[in-house]
Amino acid sequence: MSKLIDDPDPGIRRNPENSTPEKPMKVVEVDLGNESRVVQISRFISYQDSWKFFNYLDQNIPWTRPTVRVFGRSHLQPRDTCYVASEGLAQLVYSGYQPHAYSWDEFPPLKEILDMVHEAIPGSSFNSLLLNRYKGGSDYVGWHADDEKLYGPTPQIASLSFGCERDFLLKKKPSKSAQVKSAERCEGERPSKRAKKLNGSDQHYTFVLKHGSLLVMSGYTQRDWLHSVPKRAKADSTRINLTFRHIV
Ligand SMILES: O=C(O)CCC(=O)C(=O)O
Ligand SMILES: [Fe+2]
Repeated sequence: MSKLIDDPDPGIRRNPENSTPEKPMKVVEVDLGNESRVVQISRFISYQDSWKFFNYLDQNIPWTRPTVRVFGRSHLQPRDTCYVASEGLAQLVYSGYQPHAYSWDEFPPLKEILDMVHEAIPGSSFNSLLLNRYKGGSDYVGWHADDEKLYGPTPQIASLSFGCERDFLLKKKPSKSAQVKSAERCEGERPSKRAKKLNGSDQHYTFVLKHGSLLVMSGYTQRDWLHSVPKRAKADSTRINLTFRHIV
């Protein structure tokens, strides 16, 4: 079951310019256990500014929809993407795809957003950004962890959302020992039931990614948890997502 603590995280600084009395920021912190944490800030960027950024990004980012390889099979990535990174960093490669790294200087509003994110998260120093554009409810990102070695053992990832609201799901990775124990327990059971028990983890959370909201994953979230933005038939407009990362 979800444990939501509606208690502002003292480690996250509010931006006074955006905290209007009508629409204050709301901070929700979820302690996932074992030093994994998620913090969500609703209305991190005001409604109007968020639409300005949305329109800028929709029109000015050189979006591509690459072919990627997942489980040995090539397919079109089910969302548009772009990558921005500081110079001299290790190259990002995921699902057999190496995105071209654009410079921050080419997109001044991204630098503006980066400054706001740095100000909100004390001690953060993001140097790369993966952008996603979901053109409707059939665009998605499947279960994964951003656990590439270049992010180090405890990456902090700050994810900003603009446009259409989508669900963000988190589920615990089954631990190796749990898989072995579970396999022993399931011996003799029907294959369908067995598969469900082996793959399934009963720990999961759902966050609604609202226009202008910031979600920060920290600690061991990438090592111990998987996340996804699943297809949603009712999501009928575009969503743009920025995920800020630090390459060590
Ligand atoms: O769109 C999102 O909110 C998540 C994107 C994501 O998980 C990723 O780019 O790694
Ligand atoms: Fe991710």
